[in-house]
Amino acid sequence: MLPTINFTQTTAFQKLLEDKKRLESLPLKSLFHSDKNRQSTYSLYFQDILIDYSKNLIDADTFQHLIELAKECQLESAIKAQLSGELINQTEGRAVLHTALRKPKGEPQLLDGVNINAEIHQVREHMKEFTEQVISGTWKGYTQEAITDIVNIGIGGSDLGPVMVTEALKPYKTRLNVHFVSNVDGTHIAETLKKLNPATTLFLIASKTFTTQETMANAFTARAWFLDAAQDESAISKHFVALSTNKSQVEKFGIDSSNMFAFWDWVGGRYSLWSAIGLSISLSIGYDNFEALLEGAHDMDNHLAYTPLEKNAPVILALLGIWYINFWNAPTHAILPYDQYMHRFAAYFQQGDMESNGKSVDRAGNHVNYATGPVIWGEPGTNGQHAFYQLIHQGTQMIPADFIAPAQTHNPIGNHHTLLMSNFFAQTEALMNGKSLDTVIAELQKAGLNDEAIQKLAPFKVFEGNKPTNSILAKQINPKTLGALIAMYEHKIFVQGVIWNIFSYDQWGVELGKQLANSILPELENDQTVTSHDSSTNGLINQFKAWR
Ligand SMILES: O=P(O)(O)OC[C@H]1O[C@@H](O)[C@@H](O)[C@@H](O)[C@@H]1O
Repeated sequence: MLPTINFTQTTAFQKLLEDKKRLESLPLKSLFHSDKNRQSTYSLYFQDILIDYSKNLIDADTFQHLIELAKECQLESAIKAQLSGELINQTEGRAVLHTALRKPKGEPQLLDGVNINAEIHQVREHMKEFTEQVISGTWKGYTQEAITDIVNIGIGGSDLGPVMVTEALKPYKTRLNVHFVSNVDGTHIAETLKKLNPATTLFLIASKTFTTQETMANAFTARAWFLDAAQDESAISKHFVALSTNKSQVEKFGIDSSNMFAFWDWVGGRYSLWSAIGLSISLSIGYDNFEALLEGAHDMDNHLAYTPLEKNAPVILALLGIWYINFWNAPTHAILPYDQYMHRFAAYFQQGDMESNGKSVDRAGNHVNYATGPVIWGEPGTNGQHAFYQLIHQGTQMIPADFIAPAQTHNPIGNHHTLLMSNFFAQTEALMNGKSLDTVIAELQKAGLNDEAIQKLAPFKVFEGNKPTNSILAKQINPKTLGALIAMYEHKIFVQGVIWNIFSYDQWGVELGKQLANSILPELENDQTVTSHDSSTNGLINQFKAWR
């Protein structure tokens, strides 16, 4: 079981309140002036990834108190509880073992006293064989042609992870083209199918529950589109496979259980890219690269489990997040990859973080009196710089941000990567240092403006600075480093949930909308005027019916 401690009642919390007062009036850049070794003190290497957290509003005392906070909240025992397969997802009565999926063959993982490693590796073996057959062309469609295109139909955790990873690892692409359909909006599947030939297309129906409305609607549409061409139900077995925990629903849909890649209820949807849900990844980059992704994540799992908290990357990132959210009132957190391939990374962790820690009831069932998970957002640099960085630099909200970049590009064209990286380094420096009024005035004088003009313009050109950032510099984004990075963020989310005393692995908040949509659906299927809701909902429904 996870400890249930209110972190605002800890001794460390009180110390951190004092730290906040001290640091408020201490410019971040002055901390660099007074300590020439600041970067080496506040950074760490994880394999070929440098995590530099020195541009944060912390000093030695604050860092120490954040670690004390984690200890007072019994983080170490919580980490053990999760990794050892305790039923820490209490509201669903489940263990949380996505880490077990990343363990090598033979490394035991107990769940209820049973070693589940062999079962996990059986599915991985199945994924490997299947991937190899499809890529080599020995897996043939109903016209005996090889498969050219894969369509993953899934939503939420059964979509976002595979989309993000296949995009991030595009340099490793096999000959297969992988497409993703998630939205129930018919446009998504219509536009995807337009480009495809049923004879050479393979559908992966990815759904943990195999009951999700959007996924099932898209799956039936895909099935009808396929049968329209094939005219033979027996051809389905060569063109449809299921990635799911729900065998009976898979069979009901008409997919043979030999074409089913199983996973288990102890894999949360948003943590499932490591399971059979990752089949689209394996097909897209090859099984060996998929395995390297898992290996990278497994190394990060070991780092979480065996590294002292003071040197533990996900723990440190989590505590820094708590520092800004709970002591500096930062409501959001930006993830800014300077790598075009990682353009869905922030979107992926929107689900990862916000579905996990978007909670307002603690583990004892009481309403919390402190902020929990932040709004996660971001876009790749340098696009973001020309869009929303204005607000990060000069707006009124504090927006802590993670800058992520590879030292080596997969596309060494001219000086593009140097240009990109100059922006990566410049932004965090500018956010920290800002630009003082004196500097602005001096610049304007140099530009030849008169005193009156300088006085008028100067305030708008001042940058307060003191904006905290983490810089995560990887030697290269490859399957292994990406696996490690994803696992690092996953664990960060878990650590924050432990400190906030909330359940990070359920998602009851997505249910109400689903229920209501199900009750509204029949009302949309006839032409009668609707009166069963409030006047706004009735009015909107009735206008929709009149216009459709
Ligand atoms: O994989 P399935 O079961 O289709 O669920 C897809 C998604 O559904 C949502 O409502 C959430 O519960 C997500 O966590 C989940 O990833």
